[in-house]
Amino acid sequence: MKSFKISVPASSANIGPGFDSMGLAVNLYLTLEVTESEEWEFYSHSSPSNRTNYKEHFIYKIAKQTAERHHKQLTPCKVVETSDIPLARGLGSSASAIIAGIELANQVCDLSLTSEAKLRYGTEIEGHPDNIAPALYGGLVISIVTEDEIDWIQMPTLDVDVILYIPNVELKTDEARNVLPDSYSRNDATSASGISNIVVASLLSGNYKLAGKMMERDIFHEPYRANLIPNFNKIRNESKKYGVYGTVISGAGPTMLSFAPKGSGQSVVEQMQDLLGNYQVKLLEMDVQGLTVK
Ligand SMILES: Nc1ncnc2c1ncn2[C@@H]1O[C@H](COP(=O)(O)OP(=O)(O)O)[C@@H](O)[C@H]1O
Ligand SMILES: N[C@@H](CCOP(=O)(O)O)C(=O)O
Repeated sequence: MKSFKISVPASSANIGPGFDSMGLAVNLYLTLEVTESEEWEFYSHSSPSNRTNYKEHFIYKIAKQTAERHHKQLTPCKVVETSDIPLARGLGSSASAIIAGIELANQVCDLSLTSEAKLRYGTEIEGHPDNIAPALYGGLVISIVTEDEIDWIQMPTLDVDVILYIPNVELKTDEARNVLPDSYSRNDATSASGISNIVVASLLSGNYKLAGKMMERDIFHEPYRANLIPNFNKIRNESKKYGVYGTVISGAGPTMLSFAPKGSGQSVVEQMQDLLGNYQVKLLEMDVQGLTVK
């Protein structure tokens, strides 16, 4: 086995009304450096100086499960994990870890998985494809599972600055899904899908002002989650004063995301960081590569 390095970007799902179907890859990365070894060694970013119990590690478990699907066993290796994706903040850390685990098995066991197979395995584990697809393909991806098939489409690169407001508290995705209704009235469903359609069409046509307005009109999840998100109204209202197009919950939260006119992002970051002392306010780039193996 040769040495290799797996890199997977973070992702911000939903972009407002694209609930469970839209996600944007951003330039924060989980990496695994993998080398041959006589026995398993797993060093994790959460305890960089310590060897972790690899059998209990989420990424190892995903890799093992993937290998077993193909009736193979993982051969031992040394894995050094590093990551700048914060956990449980709405930046798709679990999806990135799942894709990393699938790719680890793919490389170690020579599974020759297609990207469609990785998307399918990842989506089965995560439950929805909106983080998995951009983590795999990069960019802004719309994806949906219907009749046991996953269809996806990558949007053209957006000409916007992307700002993230990352608080120092966690919110588990499961918890933020538990507050959502089981069903929606026909009226709400019609409005919510119409709003989502306008967001996609306006992003495609470069009408970012309209996109930002409609991103903030989500009916599927934001009204139910707003109370779980620290400073939801403050971030949305104050960022607007600095000219952003629109601000939404990133994934299930508690991070929020703004799209801003290209070139204006740094000044928005500086002003908003002053207001949000204990947050990390970041200007990020869209990642366009997705999963890479070198
Ligand atoms: N690199 C990782 N290593 C181990 N576990 C991880 C890793 N990334 C994510 N996880 C698991 O996923 C959980 C976060 O997933 P989730 O609640 O869906 O939030 P998010 O995906 O928005 O970060 C973590 O608490 C942890 O259990
Ligand atoms: N569509 C999902 C996305 C969850 O993303 P995460 O980054 O919070 O895991 C949802 O909104 O529940």
